[in-house]
Amino acid sequence: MNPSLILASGSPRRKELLEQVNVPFTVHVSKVEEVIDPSHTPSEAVMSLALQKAKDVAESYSDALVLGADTVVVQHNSILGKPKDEQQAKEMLRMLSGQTHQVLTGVALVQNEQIITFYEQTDVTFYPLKEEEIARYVQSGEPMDKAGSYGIQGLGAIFVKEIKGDYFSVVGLPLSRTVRELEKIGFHYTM
Ligand SMILES: Cc1cn([C@H]2C[C@H](O)[C@@H](COP(=O)(O)OP(=O)(O)OP(=O)(O)O)O2)c(=O)[nH]c1=O
Repeated sequence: MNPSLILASGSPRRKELLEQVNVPFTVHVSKVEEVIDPSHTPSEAVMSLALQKAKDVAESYSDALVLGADTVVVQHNSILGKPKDEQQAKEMLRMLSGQTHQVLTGVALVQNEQIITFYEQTDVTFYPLKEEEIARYVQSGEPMDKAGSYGIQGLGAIFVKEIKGDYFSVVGLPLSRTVRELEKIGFHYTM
């Protein structure tokens, strides 16, 4: 029998993605404060944050399989998380304008003592953005809960010139890889 799967995330996107492919799960949002260890590389940072979220929730459920995830944008060696305010959202979008950045999503699967972590990296290239376009986009409110201050699945789609890698990882969860990793540890998936 499958263990019950718990998504340790408040991200509506991660929930929608698992629902899209009929993975059965429930949600328990972790209360971990997201602090990036400055000694970590971006891939270490996303896997570590994903693991902290999963472990936090796993403490309340023995035997369940808990999935945590974390997404960041990397540009010119800086890690961009969610913007603190509109000003910072504008600054991030100016940094991304006309350039290629990386989106990394780390995933952690925790069941009792068993832990698996992995990440996916996607390259995203933006068209040059006009200041006025940035201002209007920030005004829409869409950037405020998203790493790098944009949502590829929303209005932010019009900024994107090219993408190399998993689209779903940019949205918050590398879906096909996640299902494969779940199967490897004995979670049987039926479409
Ligand atoms: C780049 C990008 C990010 N995002 C989102 C995915 C994540 O929800 C968010 C990054 O924040 P995260 O800290 O990874 O996740 P979260 O705070 O939304 O949820 P939780 O910590 O409870 O799991 O940015 C998009 O929705 N679209 C995009 O194009």
